[in-house]
Amino acid sequence: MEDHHKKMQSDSCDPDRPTHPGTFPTCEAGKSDHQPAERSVDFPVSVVLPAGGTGERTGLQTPKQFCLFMGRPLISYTIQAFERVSWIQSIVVVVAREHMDLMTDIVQQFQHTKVRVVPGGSTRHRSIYNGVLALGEEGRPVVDKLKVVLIHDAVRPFVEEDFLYKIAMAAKEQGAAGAIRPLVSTVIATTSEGYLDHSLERAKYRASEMPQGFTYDVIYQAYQKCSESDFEFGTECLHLVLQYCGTNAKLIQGPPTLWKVTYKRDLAAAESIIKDTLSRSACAITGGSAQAVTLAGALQKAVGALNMELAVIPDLTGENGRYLLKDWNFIQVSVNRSCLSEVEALLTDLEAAKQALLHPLVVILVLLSGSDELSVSGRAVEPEAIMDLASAAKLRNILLYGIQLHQSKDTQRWERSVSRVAEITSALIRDRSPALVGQLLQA
Ligand SMILES: Nc1ccn([C@@H]2O[C@H](COP(=O)(O)OP(=O)(O)OP(=O)(O)O)[C@@H](O)[C@H]2O)c(=O)n1
Ligand SMILES: O=C(CO)[C@H](O)[C@H](O)COP(=O)(O)O
Repeated sequence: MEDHHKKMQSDSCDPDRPTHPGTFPTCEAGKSDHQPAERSVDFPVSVVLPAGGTGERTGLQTPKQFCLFMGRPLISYTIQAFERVSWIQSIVVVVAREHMDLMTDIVQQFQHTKVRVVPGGSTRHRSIYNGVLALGEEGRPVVDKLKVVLIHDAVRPFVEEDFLYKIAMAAKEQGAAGAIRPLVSTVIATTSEGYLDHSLERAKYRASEMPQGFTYDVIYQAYQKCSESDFEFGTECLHLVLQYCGTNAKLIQGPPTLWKVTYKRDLAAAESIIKDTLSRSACAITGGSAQAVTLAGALQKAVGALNMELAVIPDLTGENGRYLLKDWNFIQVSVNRSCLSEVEALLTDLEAAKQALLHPLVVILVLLSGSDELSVSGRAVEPEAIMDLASAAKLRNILLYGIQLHQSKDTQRWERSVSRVAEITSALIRDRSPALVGQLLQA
């Protein structure tokens, strides 16, 4: 759960980190438009997400798939990673019977559209099998309709379209495919007395990860034929299709971010990655004033050095409306004028775009003042006015912060101020601290 997490520092330019659950970064400021290449898949692809476990190893009461990250359960991030892939048709989420209502509420609240929820079983294999059976019930002949099934643990939210594509294509061709990673530690066998029996040559072995893909028939047959012992103790779908269908899975090395949230520390790491990925890009709205454009340009450079992409636009009309539909953060740059009405308009636009339903959005008002006093249509801006606006926005899951800086003719002083604005901006966007909402910080 949120309050169980400790914040972790993270490298913001690690090529193995996703830009968002579902996509991967370019690490070049200004180029991460989060648009995976268009893929063409000419066969139906469905997904089973087993989410019926209890998460015992986290030591928490709440199963890890339902733990909240910025107000949104982990399972919703995983679903989104699949739902945003245009060539994936349907997703079956398998949960314990007692969590069916909770899961249905999550689907509704976070507006998932491709999802069906079905009850799970007492082991992971039983849950997956229920999901596979549910796909088979979807109507028309199975072989035509459900050519490839992707199976992915609900607690591995950082999967990208590129990799799903590779697995789906290989599954179609080979009947089965799965993600692998190099082993981190050497695997050893122990004697019953707790001594070393033998050790495996690490270079020859790989860790089996998720996602895995199968043609429907292959995974269905494997589950039809496997034993009670497989259902009870088995941990590997690829093994079942080899043993019961003679299908040798194609193995594809995946990125390290495919790792499975298993322990409590993994929840903190997942939260850190999610925050990191939501903090990569911001959009500065200038209103077109020359001073605001100059400041936004200087900010663009300064935040670029902090690995954040900053798009500078005059307003959100026309084509620019697309910024409202993605995971952008917003900076309203205002110069000595009716800045609060500009922010109010921005908040209204954001509310209409409904992005704040998914996670808290950040809006930062950057006030450039030429004199000692800020003014709105000639009157000083009251910090209380920003606080009131921020309190109302917070109820709509929008976090509004203010930063004030003074115009200076002294170049060095000016550059120092701009770079402080960049640092504060980056920290506010990264941390999304509720405690600082409505504050007018000085740069
Ligand atoms: N009866 C089960 C057991 C597990 N899973 C799912 O299988 C995935 C991977 O399993 P694991 O990490 O072992 O999850 P848990 O069983 O919940 O964890 P633990 O073993 O710590 O209890 C998870 O998404 C989990 O919800 C499932 O659908 N049904
Ligand atoms: O990697 C996997 C399959 O290859 C599974 O995620 C893994 O087997 C799940 O197992 P467990 O429930 O023991 O964590």
